[in-house]
Amino acid sequence: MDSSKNQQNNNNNKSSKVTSTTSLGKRRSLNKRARNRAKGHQRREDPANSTMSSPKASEYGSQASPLRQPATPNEITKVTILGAAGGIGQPLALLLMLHSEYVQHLALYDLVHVRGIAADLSHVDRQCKVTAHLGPDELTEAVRDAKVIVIPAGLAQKPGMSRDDLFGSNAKIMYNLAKVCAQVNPSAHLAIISNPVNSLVPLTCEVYQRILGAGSRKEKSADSNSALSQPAAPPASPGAAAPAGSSAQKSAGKQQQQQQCFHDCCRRIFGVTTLDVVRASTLSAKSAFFKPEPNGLFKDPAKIAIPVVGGHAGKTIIPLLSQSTMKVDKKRLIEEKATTLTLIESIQQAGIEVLNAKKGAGSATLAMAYSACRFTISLLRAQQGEPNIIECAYVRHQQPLVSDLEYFAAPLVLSKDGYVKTQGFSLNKLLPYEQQMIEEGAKELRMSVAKGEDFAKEQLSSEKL
Ligand SMILES: NC(=O)C1=CN([C@@H]2O[C@H](COP(=O)(O)OP(=O)(O)OC[C@H]3O[C@@H](n4cnc5c(N)ncnc54)[C@H](O)[C@@H]3O)[C@@H](O)[C@H]2O)C=CC1
Ligand SMILES: O=C([O-])CC(=O)C(=O)O
Repeated sequence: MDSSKNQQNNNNNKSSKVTSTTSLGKRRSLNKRARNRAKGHQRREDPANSTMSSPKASEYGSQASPLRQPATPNEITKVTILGAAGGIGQPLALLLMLHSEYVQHLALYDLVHVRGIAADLSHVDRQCKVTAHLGPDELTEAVRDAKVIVIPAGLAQKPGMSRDDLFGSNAKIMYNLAKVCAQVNPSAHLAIISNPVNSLVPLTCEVYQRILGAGSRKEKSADSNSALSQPAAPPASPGAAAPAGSSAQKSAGKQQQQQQCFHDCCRRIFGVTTLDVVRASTLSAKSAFFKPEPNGLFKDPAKIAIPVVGGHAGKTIIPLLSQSTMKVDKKRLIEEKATTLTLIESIQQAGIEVLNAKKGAGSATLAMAYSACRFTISLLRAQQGEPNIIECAYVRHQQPLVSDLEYFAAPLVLSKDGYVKTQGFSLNKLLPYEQQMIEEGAKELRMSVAKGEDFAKEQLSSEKL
């Protein structure tokens, strides 16, 4: 391992529990940039390479940008956005395109407008192919071979609505999308943005379980492109190996194998809660808990990583201020309870604040697109084998972290096969009021989970799947 990689790993180990996107492209490609710079330098000194008519690369503003990196020569990484024409989908597509060192094919799927958006985006000077996929007939092609599928499809809140009020319309949308994703490309990582996240992730896991759990039945009729005939991933645990012996042993082994297969699918299904993490950093940086800089500006939020656990709605959004990477005086968090609670509430209510300020013209889209881009790039970096990539997300856990709750947002270590484990979350390390918030949030989460699972089970049964 070269020294800059070592340095990078050291930094990762020491620093934030949650990654920061500002340094994404920069860190990964320091060496490549140095090499490119060296090549550029050689070229300038070589008179054979200088022509009067063609301007130097550095004369173009965008080419001088440190974000601009060439695509990797051997492989194309495809990312698909389902709901790409919406308030989140459009800026997200643009941000992902700016990360063409990670994304070389952007597939945009929606029921409307998507061809025009793709045409527009395809003129951005990045080495990234953009394809448009309009309507259900083009959904299979959109999701096929994608490494990450990001889903902001569905209705957004209007003032006065709760996220749960969106369930009626968005559950059906998510169900139909999840079925196709599970059938066509179950090994892709799924990043679910659509609300209510707390119910739509369990709904999706249920769909995956049924469709992939019934793999042997379905395989026969599946087309050759269906990943049902190409299992998502080899079983990750030794327990998944088929045991020899009696028929009881065999059936127990099969059950264990199915459970492992289910977990392996769910490890790739993420409810995106990055916006809560981003808001927690930013609103805390502006709060009384951190002194402003000498120039009067608030602290750099990128240096304050605060895990946000639970879920993505009201009281289930639980920022753990005591676990901030930038030291907070824990005594102050307890003694100045009113300031602490005001800060926590402002993080929980940040979505409503935006909703009301937009006066019916939509909910959070720009900060969400930024957050989804950060999360997607983290997934891709982990898929490429980069270690120590940690993000908070709402996922299903094989062993519940909190009482009997299988679904819970927590900081996760990401890998090429989905998340591997939680990182640094331990109930008994938390302040008493944080533990109490988790208990209260858990009650709401239980209901949201049941709602999503029940919906999926009913639909799947009615379709005899
Ligand atoms: N997880 C989070 O932190 C956040 C989640 N959200 C949620 O994200 C979702 C999207 O928000 P916006 O982009 O602002 O909404 P939007 O209404 O602007 O866009 C939604 C897009 O989804 C498309 N769509 C609807 N049905 C579809 C289907 N069956 N297949 C494909 N596309 C379909 C629409 O045509 C539209 O282009 C909402 O549910 C919102 O509540 C919003 C902000 C934060
Ligand atoms: O409230 C909404 O619909 C959007 C949302 O989830 C957020 O801004 O956190």
